[in-house]
Amino acid sequence: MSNITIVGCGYVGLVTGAVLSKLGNNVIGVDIDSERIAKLNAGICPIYEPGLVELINEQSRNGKLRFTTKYEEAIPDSRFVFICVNTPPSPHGGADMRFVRNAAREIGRNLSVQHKTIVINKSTMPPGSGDMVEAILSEEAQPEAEFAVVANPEFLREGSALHDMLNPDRIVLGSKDQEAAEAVASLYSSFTCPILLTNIRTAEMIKYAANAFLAMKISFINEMAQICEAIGADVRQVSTGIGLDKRIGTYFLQAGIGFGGSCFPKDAQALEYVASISDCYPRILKAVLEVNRESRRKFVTKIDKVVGGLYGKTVGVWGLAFKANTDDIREAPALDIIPELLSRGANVKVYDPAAMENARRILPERVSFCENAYAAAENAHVLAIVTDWEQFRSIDLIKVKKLMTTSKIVDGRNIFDPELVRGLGFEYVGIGIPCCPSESERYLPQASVPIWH
Ligand SMILES: NC(=O)c1ccc[n+]([C@@H]2O[C@H](COP(=O)([O-])OP(=O)(O)OC[C@H]3O[C@@H](n4cnc5c(N)ncnc54)[C@H](O)[C@@H]3O)[C@@H](O)[C@H]2O)c1
Ligand SMILES: O=c1ccn([C@@H]2O[C@H](COP(=O)(O)OP(=O)(O)O[C@H]3O[C@H](CO)[C@@H](O)[C@H](O)[C@H]3O)[C@@H](O)[C@H]2O)c(=O)[nH]1
Repeated sequence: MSNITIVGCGYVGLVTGAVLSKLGNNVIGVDIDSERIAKLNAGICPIYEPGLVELINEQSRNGKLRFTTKYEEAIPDSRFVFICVNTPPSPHGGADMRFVRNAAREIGRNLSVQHKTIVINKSTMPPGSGDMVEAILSEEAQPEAEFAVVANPEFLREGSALHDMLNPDRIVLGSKDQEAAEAVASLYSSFTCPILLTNIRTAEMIKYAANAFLAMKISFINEMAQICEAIGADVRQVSTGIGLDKRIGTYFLQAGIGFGGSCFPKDAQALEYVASISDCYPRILKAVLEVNRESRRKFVTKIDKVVGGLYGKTVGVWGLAFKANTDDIREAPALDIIPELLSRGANVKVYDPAAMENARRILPERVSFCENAYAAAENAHVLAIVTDWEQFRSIDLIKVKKLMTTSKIVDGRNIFDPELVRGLGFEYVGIGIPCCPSESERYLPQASVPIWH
C-alpha cells in the first residue's frame, strides 16, 4: 500500500517520488508511457540526472518506491496524489493542458470513497488551472469521494534536482482547504525553509513570476553584454560589480547565448499569453523573449565574422544540452544555432558529454557527431562553445590548437580566461568581453559623445 502516488514519471515526477520515498513515504509512480515504466522497473532511469538512478534503485530495493501504468493500482490507496505531467507550449503560446486534463480524469475515476484524497498540482500550470482540475475531479469522481486540490509548484533545476528538492528556498502551497495545505506541508516537515500558504491562483502565479524574473535577469545581463562589447567593457566584472549589491544578488547574471530548457522559454511565453488574454500588455516579458532570441542570432553572426564568412568552413560545436549536467535539449540554443550555421553553408561537427543521443534524433543528418571534444575540434576553422560543461574548461587547449585548421574560439558561455587562451595563440571572442586587453583604451577616446562629464 502506498500513501503517495506520483502521476507522470518524468523529470519532476521521478525526483519528487524518489525524495518523498527517501523521507519515509511509500510511493508509487504512474505513467502512460509503458516503455518508461518497464525501464524503471528494470532499474534503468529514463532521464539523466546526477544521483537519481542510485536513489530510485535504493528506494525500489527497500520496497518504498514502485512504478506502474495502471491508475487503479495506485490512486485508491493513496492519501496524496501529485500531478507531475508535462505542460508543453501549445501553438498559441499558452500551456498545453491536455496531459493535465487526462491525468485529472483518470485520478477522478479512481478516487477512493474510503478516505479523503489530496490532489497536488506540482506541474507548472497557468493561474486558474487548480479550479479546472477541481472541476474535472468533481465530474469524474463518485459522489461520495472526498478530495481537495493544492497547488505546490516546483522550483528545482535540472542538473541539481535532488539537491534543490532536498534544500528548497521555500515551499509554496495554495489551496482553499487549509487543512489539506497543512497536510501537504507535513510531508515537508523535515525541511527548515519557509512555507508560504496562499490561495491557488497566487501559488500558480508565484511559479510563473519566479521563472519570468530569473529569465529577465539573464536577458538583462545579455543586453548589458552587448553594450559592454560596444564600449570595450567586461560584462563578467559588471556582473560581479552589480551582484555584490545584496539587492541585486550574484545569481543568474552570467552573460551568454541566452536561456533554453523546458521551463524558461515556455513559461515566459505562457505568462505572456495569460497576460494578453487578460487585457494586460506584458512589455517586459516580450523584451525578455526578444533579447533571448537575438542572443542566439548574434552568436552565429559573431562566428561568421570571426571566420570571414561561414560558407565552406568547418565549425566544431562543443555542447548541445541547454546547460551543463543534463542530457536535455528542449529549447536548447544549439537547436537554433546549428541549423543557422548549416544554412550559411558551414560544415558542423558536434560533441556533448550527455545529449548526443537526444540531439541525433532532431538535428539534420548533415551534422557530424563526434566521439569526444577533440574529435569535434579536428580540422575546424573555429570552435563554438555552446554549453558550459565542466570538462570543456579542463581540456588540453594546446592539443586542440594543433588539431584545428585555424585556432579561433567563439565562447558563448565565457568558460575560458581570455588572456590565458589568447596567450596560447588562439583568436578568442567571448560574450561581452573586450576583444583584446587594450580594447577599452582604444574605444573610449573614439566615442562621439564624451562618456565622462
Ligand atoms: N523539468 C524541470 O526542471 C521542471 C522543474 C519545475 C517544474 N517543472 C514542470 O513540471 C512539469 C513536468 O515537467 P517534466 O520536465 O518532469 O516533464 P517530462 O516530460 O519529463 O515528464 C512528464 C511525464 O508525464 C507523463 N504523462 C503525460 N501524460 C500523462 C498522464 N495522463 N498520466 C500519466 N503520466 C503522464 C509522460 O509520459 C512523462 O513521463 C511541467 O509542468 C514542467 O513545467 C519542470
Ligand atoms: O546566469 C545564468 C543562469 C542560467 N542561464 C541559462 O538559463 C537556462 C536555465 O537554467 P537553469 O535555471 O539553471 O535551469 P532549469 O533547469 O531550466 O531551471 C529553471 O526552470 C525550472 C523549471 O521551471 C525551475 O524550477 C528552476 O527554478 C529554474 O531555475 C539555461 O539555458 C542556462 O544556461 C544563463 O544563461 N545565465
